[in-house]
Amino acid sequence: MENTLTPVIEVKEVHKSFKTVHAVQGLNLTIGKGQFVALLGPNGAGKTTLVEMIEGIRHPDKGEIRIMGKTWKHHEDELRHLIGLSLQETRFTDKLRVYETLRLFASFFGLGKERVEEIIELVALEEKRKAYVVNLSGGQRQRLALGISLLNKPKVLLLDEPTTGLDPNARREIWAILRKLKEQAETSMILTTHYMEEAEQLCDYIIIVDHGKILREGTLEQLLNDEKGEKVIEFTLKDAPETLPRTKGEISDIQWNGTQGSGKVTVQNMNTQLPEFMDYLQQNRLHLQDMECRRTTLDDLFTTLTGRHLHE
Ligand SMILES: Nc1ncnc2c1ncn2[C@@H]1O[C@H](COP(=O)(O)OP(=O)(O)OP(=O)(O)O)[C@@H](O)[C@H]1O
Repeated sequence: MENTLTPVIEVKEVHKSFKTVHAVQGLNLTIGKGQFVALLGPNGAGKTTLVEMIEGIRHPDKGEIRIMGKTWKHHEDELRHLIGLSLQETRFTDKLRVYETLRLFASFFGLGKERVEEIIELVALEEKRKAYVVNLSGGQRQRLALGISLLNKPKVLLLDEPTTGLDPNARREIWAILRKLKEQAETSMILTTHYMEEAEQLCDYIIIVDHGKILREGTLEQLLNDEKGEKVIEFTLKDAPETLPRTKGEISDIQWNGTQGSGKVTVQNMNTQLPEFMDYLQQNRLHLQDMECRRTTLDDLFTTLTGRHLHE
């Protein structure tokens, strides 16, 4: 990743294998101060393994990881203070109240009540400050987890699927907190996610990984511009057949789902290819039920690159 900012996280030629699985295969990335980076990839792509190596839980078989120039081998204590972690399934003591939980964690860092109050406000838990943790909703628990990870103003925040399992509202509340953090531009973040929208909404830089390798990376704009102005035609057919007849000419690749009766065609030139597509339908006596033309999205790019959908 090209970067003119002072590097905060540097991953150089990192490999990690588990028995027969080469989970991370020579990965390189550099993240600057205040940058928010999304790691997008299907199940088993190697995202968690990479994040766990950056957070010092696992060690690379080969390669090097530096955080603000420091390595886990030589500077473990310092790095623990630079990093904030908010894991997918954070467990708290259910018998403590929200503010008690935060004060407990704050005491580990030698922080006082003032910082706890700032965090309660940041993660919008003012109304729940006296609630027992056991009575919080999934979204509130996740906000509390995020609050704990932000207590010591970490320079690096590592979030492994922070909104998985949350409803859309709870997810947006987490996004709002992360946007506030981004405005402060003090923390660099790596976030793994299965939600394309989460990457689009929060991150300056997106890295698509699969089979332990980077397939594509860039800003959202760069990734989509790389597609050279391609457009997508999505359509459904009346009396949909299981398979479609072969195409000729400029319409070369229709992705057809016979079970759902829906298809997708990627076109470079709408002016010539759309009429050709309509001819193809007519010649084969196929009747449209619905049709939509749109710009390619990150979702289309992801499917083209990995051959899979994010949730597979
Ligand atoms: N402790 C382990 N022992 C053996 N294999 C492992 C271990 N941890 C991960 N793997 C394998 O390494 C590969 C990468 O897994 P990883 O959990 O990093 O992927 P991921 O992209 O985070 O997936 P998900 O989105 O499902 O969390 C997978 O094939 C996984 O089965």
